[in-house]
Amino acid sequence: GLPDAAFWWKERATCCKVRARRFGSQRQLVVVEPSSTAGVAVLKLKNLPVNSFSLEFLTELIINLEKLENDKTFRGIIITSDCPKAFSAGVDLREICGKNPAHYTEYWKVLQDLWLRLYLSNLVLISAINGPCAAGGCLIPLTSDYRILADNPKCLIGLNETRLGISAPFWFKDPLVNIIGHRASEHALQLGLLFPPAEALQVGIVDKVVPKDQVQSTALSVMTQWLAIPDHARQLTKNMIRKPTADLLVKHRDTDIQNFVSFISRDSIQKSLQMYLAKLKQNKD
Ligand SMILES: CCCCC/C=C/C(=O)SCCNC(=O)CCNC(=O)[C@H](O)C(C)(C)COP(=O)(O)OP(=O)(O)OC[C@H]1O[C@@H](n2cnc3c(N)ncnc32)[C@H](O)[C@@H]1OP(=O)(O)O
Repeated sequence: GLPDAAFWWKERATCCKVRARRFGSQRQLVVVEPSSTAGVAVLKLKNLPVNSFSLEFLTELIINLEKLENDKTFRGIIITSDCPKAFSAGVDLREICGKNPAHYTEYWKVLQDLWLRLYLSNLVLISAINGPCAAGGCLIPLTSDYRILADNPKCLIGLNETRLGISAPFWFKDPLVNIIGHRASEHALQLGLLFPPAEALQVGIVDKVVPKDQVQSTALSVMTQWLAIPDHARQLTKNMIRKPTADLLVKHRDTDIQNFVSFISRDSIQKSLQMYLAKLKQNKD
């Protein structure tokens, strides 16, 4: 059967704390502030320049989410970026290029942890997407309850993995299918589409598009609507809807790690990721 959720979280939390001690960074990569609305925290992603998912950043993010989840004064979180260039550039390519299988294993496990922490959160999660959001970066919006995107042509959003010569894992694909449907996902995933705001709204990958300076205030007013519902009823409903999707990862996470490590270790895959990273460095503004 599936591992008992409480036991599992306790074990993973200990791992995160050990890892956090290992990094011992002075930089604060995640900033949590109370909002003007009671019970609502604003969590700001601050891994400059583009909030790419380094192992250290993921660890800090999970620890902060866990603290909020366990703090009964909070009922909702608005997740946004404190980096002017991006909401998130997704997986930090330096974590999955030129490292060893043990590193890839650890990295993937932590990324899965983040997904589970977000997808099964009892809190209301609203993504206030105030910058570009690519591939793994969409993990946060796609596991949120509501997504608001800034109306700016630079704010592209989507799972563009195929453009890097890789494939999004099933647990990125499943929430996308749940949100935008099967046909639109087939199209978006195979072509690695990054949607500009109007198209993102039309396909349904975001729920609202507003001017950039209104993203935060809109997130707060949407949050107020969600918090008008009694927590227990909303949580039971959220769990009922999401559990089948979450169970697939809980059940298959070891196989998923093995598949990832063998795929990412291939020379051809390493080459295409290195080329993509080099191209990113050339195409600077
Ligand atoms: C089975 C395998 C499954 C694996 C699943 C993987 C999922 C992923 O998430 S793969 C990553 C996909 N991400 C992207 O395609 C986004 C790449 N980044 C961008 O498109 C842009 O950086 C931007 C739109 C987010 C911001 O553009 P701009 O303002 O022009 O800033 P720069 O491009 O100059 O970026 C600044 C700096 O950051 C480095 N960088 C950007 N993204 C990443 C990244 N994902 N990993 C590592 N480093 C990244 C970029 O190279 C620049 O570095 P410097 O040249 O050293 O300043």
